Amino acid sequence: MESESSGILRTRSEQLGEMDGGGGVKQLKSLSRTASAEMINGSAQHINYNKSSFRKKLANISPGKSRSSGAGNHIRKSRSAQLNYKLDLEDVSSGTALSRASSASLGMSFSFTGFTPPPQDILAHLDNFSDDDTCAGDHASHEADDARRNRMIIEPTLPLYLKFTEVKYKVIIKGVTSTRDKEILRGITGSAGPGEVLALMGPSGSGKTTLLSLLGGRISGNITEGIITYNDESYSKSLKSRIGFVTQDDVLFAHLTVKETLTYAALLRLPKTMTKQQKKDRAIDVIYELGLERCQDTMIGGSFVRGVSGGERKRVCIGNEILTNPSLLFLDEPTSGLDSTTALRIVQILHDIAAAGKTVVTTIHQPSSRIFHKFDKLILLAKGSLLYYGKASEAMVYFSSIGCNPLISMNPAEFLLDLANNNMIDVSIPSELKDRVHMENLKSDPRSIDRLSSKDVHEYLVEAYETRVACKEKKKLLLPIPINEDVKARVSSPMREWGASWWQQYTILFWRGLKERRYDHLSWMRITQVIATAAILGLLWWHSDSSTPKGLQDQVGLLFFISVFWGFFPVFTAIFTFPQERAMLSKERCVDMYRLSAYFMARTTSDLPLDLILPILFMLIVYFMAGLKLSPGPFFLSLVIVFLDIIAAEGVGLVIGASLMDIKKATTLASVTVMTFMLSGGFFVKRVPVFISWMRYISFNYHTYRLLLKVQYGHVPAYVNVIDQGHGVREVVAMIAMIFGYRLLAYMSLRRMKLQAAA
Ligand SMILES: Nc1ncnc2c1ncn2[C@@H]1O[C@H](COP(=O)(O)OP(=O)(O)OP(=O)(O)O)[C@@H](O)[C@H]1O
Repeated sequence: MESESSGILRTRSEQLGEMDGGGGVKQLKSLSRTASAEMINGSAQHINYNKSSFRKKLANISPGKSRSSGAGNHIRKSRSAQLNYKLDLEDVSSGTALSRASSASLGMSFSFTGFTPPPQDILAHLDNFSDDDTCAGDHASHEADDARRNRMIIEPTLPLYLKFTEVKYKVIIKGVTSTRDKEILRGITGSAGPGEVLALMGPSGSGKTTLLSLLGGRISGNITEGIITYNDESYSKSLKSRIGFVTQDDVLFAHLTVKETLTYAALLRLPKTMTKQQKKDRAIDVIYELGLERCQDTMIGGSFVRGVSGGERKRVCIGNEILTNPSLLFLDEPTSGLDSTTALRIVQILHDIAAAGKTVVTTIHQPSSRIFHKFDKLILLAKGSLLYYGKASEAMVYFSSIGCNPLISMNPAEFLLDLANNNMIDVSIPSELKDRVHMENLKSDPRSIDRLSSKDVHEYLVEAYETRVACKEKKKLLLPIPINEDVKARVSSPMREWGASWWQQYTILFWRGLKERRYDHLSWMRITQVIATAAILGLLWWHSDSSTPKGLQDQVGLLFFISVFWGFFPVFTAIFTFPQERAMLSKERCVDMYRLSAYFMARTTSDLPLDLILPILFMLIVYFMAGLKLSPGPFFLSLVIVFLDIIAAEGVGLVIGASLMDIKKATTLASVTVMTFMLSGGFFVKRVPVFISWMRYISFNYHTYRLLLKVQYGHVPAYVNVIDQGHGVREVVAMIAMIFGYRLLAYMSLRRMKLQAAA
């Protein structure tokens, strides 16, 4: 096979030589060396510095130069980059990728198995990247866009070779009475190198996501066997910055625009050596690279907010990961839920990313035949077992060699998935399998002599792979990877660097939080709710008179209600904070985007400015309508007390949310807590029993209520029947202690949760 691939290589190189008058190959080789040097020295600035000259050189030698401009140009250039990079690998015998590079550059495709993708057709489809982009724009702006797009696609990267041998994975399932092991992966072997797209295919539940997560270093714990190496080294934390992982669920902020999403990610993730402007430029480059320029100012959207389309969402997720120019990119179902044309665009993007020297591994459900042809390598899984690993273009040849052929014309992916599902309808049944089933049934059940069970088919396919291919593939993995020790050391350098300082992380996250939640806080619903409550209270307590016992009793009731109202609300808002952001937090922390402390501080303070607007509105209405002490001092003091109440109450909500990380449980616990705080506050029950009276010291209600009384009447009235001591300093100190104490507890809970997740 190796000689075959090098034969193809030579042929393609010769063709190139002919096209370019013979000098082209030499030129390409010298260029590829330049690329290699850039790749090895590839700091961000260095890459930027070399980009334009690199592009010019590519433009001069691009075999597709004579074609028309526009998106085709974009594809062509990326292919040139691919060719350039791949030829560098010629010396080191990376057959598949190299062959693809040269063939793609020449507008050709493999036809090992007789199906040839129609490149012009694909180019036509890719002419416009945006999902809704149907009208032709003016040529000049298209060329400018293309130039931006190409910036990243040719950016070299440090090469990362992924190899995995006999990967097994079991989970322990704990039942009521017993525990049992469940085997999810049963010895999977494969590899992927720079320039290659490896697709993991298989029916639902076959173990694709599990394998992808193991390869991406996202699963620890349970029972894992086998060897996974990255440039022949095992996984280390330093690889985090070299690996991009696009999860199946698009975890994005609904209220941020595409541009904001990518810009914040760039500011947080890109190295400190880059300036703020360079980081922002990189985000814009990615936007153009992924064809998102037309929707860059559109909100991402979510369940309740209309936003970008599904394809655009996926591209934003990919953009988030390619921002850092990772060497290895994992994607879980990047095309699920998309129409075939949009799915093809996404896969074309992956193809182009690989073409820039990155290693791409993706799971895929049901690819169209055109998508299938975009993959270099394929792993076909069924029930956790390997049915095929090898070149995607040779899969059909392999299955034909074991007697499985489609009886009608079929999309190869559909055929392979049918086999993985043990569905032999419209598939030829191998004679070996027939004979085996015949013999077995003859012994056990002569009535169903020729009936094939799905178990028979599965066993046959697994065994066929094991006996015919597995050994050969495992031997191939023993070959050393074609990069020198210096590059290896650079890839696995143990240095872990944050993209921004703690303070920068805090400010970026603060503004991001503020932008994301601006609509939640100042929604008309909330404003109406607060104004309506304030107006009702004002009318009920209209010009209340505290000079009579009855009037005083009424007013005290109002003050208690204010303390409860502004305690209750923030608790129930704050409990959602961390459970709702859990997915985002783990996603971003997985790639070391920021420190947990910076996130926590930003998350808990970014809500404050908006949280404090509504109480001002509330107090302005209630205070004067109810006829509370009419002077600026008491009014502003009451306002400050309400602020303290809100901030302390939020702390309680944060602790409950962070410690339970489950909204249902948190809501239940919060209602019990708030109710207990309220009842022990001294308004309803004057003589609180000793066993529960200690609660008031940790109750924000109790302290707020007392402070409001003192501000209004200068003391706690005898009527209220609580021991009155001091001028409220104790209460203020208690509130401040609660504000910090509850937050510290919340932070510790969050840390613990993270440790648990990592364990
Ligand atoms: N932690 C776990 N505990 C129990 N079962 C698990 C666990 N993780 C995975 N599984 C099971 O392992 C099998 C493979 O899961 P996996 O998510 O990898 O499949 P998949 O091929 O990605 O499926 P899909 O295409 O539907 O996403 C499934 O049957 C799943 O239920």
